[in-house]
Amino acid sequence: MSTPLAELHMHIEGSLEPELIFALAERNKVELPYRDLDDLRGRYEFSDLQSFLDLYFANMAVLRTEQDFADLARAYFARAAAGGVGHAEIFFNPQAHTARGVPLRAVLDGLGDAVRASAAEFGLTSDLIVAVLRDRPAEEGMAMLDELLGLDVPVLGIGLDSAEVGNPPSLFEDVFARARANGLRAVAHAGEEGPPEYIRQALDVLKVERVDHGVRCLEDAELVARLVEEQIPLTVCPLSNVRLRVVDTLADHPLRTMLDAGLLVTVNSDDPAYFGGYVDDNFARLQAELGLTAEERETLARNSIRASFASQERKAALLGGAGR
Ligand SMILES: Nc1ncnc2[nH]cnc12
Ligand SMILES: [Zn+2]
Repeated sequence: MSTPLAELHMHIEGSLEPELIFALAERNKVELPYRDLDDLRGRYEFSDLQSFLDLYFANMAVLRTEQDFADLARAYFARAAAGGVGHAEIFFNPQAHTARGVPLRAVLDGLGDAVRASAAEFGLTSDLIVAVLRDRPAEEGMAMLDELLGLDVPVLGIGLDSAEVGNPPSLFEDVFARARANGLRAVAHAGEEGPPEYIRQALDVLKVERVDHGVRCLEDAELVARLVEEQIPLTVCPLSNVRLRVVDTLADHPLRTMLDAGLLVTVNSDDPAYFGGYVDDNFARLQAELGLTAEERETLARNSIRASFASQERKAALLGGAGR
């Protein structure tokens, strides 16, 4: 049996499938601007990160109650477990919900329910990473963090996402310092569309332990050497990179170059409902289009467990193939 995967870079709102969008719209009496499922599916054609984010945020309008968030996360965990995921560290975007009047408590209680249920039902362990919207003011992110810390709910880490270019990590120095002082593990999206300098800032200013995406590090040999030396995990998302035009095709993806350079690379789905598949779909396509070998898949699986924030006991269980 192959080693289970740890999925370290996925946005739970990005697992909102078209069918669930319609079901939740009906349940919550939200009027959708789409004629039907095909009309919605026809819009999953992106020219860059922003064109995706526009649809991603618009579709969140159907997420209103604790139950909605529990249903959303449960569906992801069921699908991920079926695809070989044994552990997941998932992002959620509070600001995108509280701005629409959804209480932060409802988001966290719904996600928390699903986290507990999936451990019991699927043996899939998981943790939550609160993601700060980098295209919103840092003060708003700080206020959200304060509210979250006041709720005393189990959140593992802090991340930084949304439109990258023009919104450098350095803007969020104070938010990340406060989060780290309160015990949160730090990660940030950097080097997806943004330059290598943003990866340096994520490391030096935000003091992140992992970099989400990071593919543009390859433009800077000194940075690559540092990432290799420090064994900083990079949570790469191949299908996302193709769909958001970071790379032209999967055959052109630099994943193998990164592995061969000695970078600590992992493979993840990012927003599986939008980018053509879950993490096992990413591996299947990499095998078909990049010639990814079984040995490389095994390296990537072991990397994902090593790069996770799971306990040493949990890591040992996953590496031992026990899964539970
Ligand atoms: N790939 C991505 N990059 C930045 N922000 C995101 N939010 C959801 N997916 C994202
Ligand atoms: Zn992402």
